[in-house]
Amino acid sequence: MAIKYGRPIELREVSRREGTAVPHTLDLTVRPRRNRKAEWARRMVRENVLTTDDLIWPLFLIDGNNKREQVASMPGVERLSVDQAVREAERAMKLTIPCIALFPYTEPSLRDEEGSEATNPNNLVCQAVRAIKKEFPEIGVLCDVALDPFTSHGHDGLISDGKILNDETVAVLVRQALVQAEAGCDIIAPSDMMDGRVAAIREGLDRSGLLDVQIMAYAAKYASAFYGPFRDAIGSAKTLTGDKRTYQMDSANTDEALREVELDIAEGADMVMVKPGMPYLDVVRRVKDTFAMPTFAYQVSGEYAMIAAAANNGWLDGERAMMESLLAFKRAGADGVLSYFAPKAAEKLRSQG
Ligand SMILES: NCc1[nH]cc(CCC(=O)O)c1CC(=O)O
Ligand SMILES: [Mg+2]
Repeated sequence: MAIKYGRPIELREVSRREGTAVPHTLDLTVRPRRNRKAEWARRMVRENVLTTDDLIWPLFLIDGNNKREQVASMPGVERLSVDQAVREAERAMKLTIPCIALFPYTEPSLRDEEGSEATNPNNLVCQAVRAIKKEFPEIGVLCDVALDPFTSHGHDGLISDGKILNDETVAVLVRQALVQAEAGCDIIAPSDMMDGRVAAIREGLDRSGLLDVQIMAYAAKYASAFYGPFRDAIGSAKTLTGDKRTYQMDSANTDEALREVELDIAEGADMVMVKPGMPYLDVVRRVKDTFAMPTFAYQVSGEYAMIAAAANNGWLDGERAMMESLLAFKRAGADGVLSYFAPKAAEKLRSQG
């Protein structure tokens, strides 16, 4: 008997035997609502679940001591001095969030055309990695590789005559990745979208004996308006000249995303990422189905800001919107999500038992 979506086709068009329907009821054999009639029944047929293991929590760093500074465009998100970041790492651990990601706000005086601070083994990111891994070696630490927090022009790479240089930038990114890995970073995450950077970083790590350091490639990263609040948080919003469309992807494309992901896997990526998240769930699904790799999505700053702002205005239930948005990533096939909601979502998940 031919079976399609759980019901024998032969039974489909058959209506009920004469006279079985109670008066004033529709003559329906199939009533999908039966499986939704109570919480226990909904739990029984639920296809996807979100757990704390699915969360990666991005933190913003700032120089100083005992300092926490609100990010205006991301209500509830703060820039943290290293000691405070260590406290948040502890909070992440207690919430069983497996991994945190670190992003620095670099003092303007330390920014230059070449982003030299990126390769300083004692920069803010490296200090934070050392401090966190010293106190909490059991939590995963991910570091972003790109020059934008360190360049005076806010671009992810070196510039000459208004052009972002690919190969010259890759050489600097390798050095940036190495100082981070040597500080104790567990996952190197290149977000720059230069061609060939994953292979170059893998080779650099291996040559230095850092064989176990993982690479999570921002493989399909789009030129997006949704990064606005992040650039505010790391202080590059005001200085960024032009846009990033010569290196980040065109939001009209998905075949191209598959080619980008394929290259990064071939170059040695252990995990791949799609970014932004919610507007690109179709890409997440295609990537997961095509490559069956550990696949992550970044629910970026603008996505966070939209939900947080609407919630603060009383326009939607912030907690429910948060959980629904995170579950959507699981439904699309993601193995995990980088999200500024991570601690709140983890608290919610743990309170549910
Ligand atoms: N290359 C840096 C980088 N790494 C992560 C984000 C955005 C994250 C977010 O918006 O939350 C960006 C911004 C950008 O590419 O301009
Ligand atoms: Mg690429």
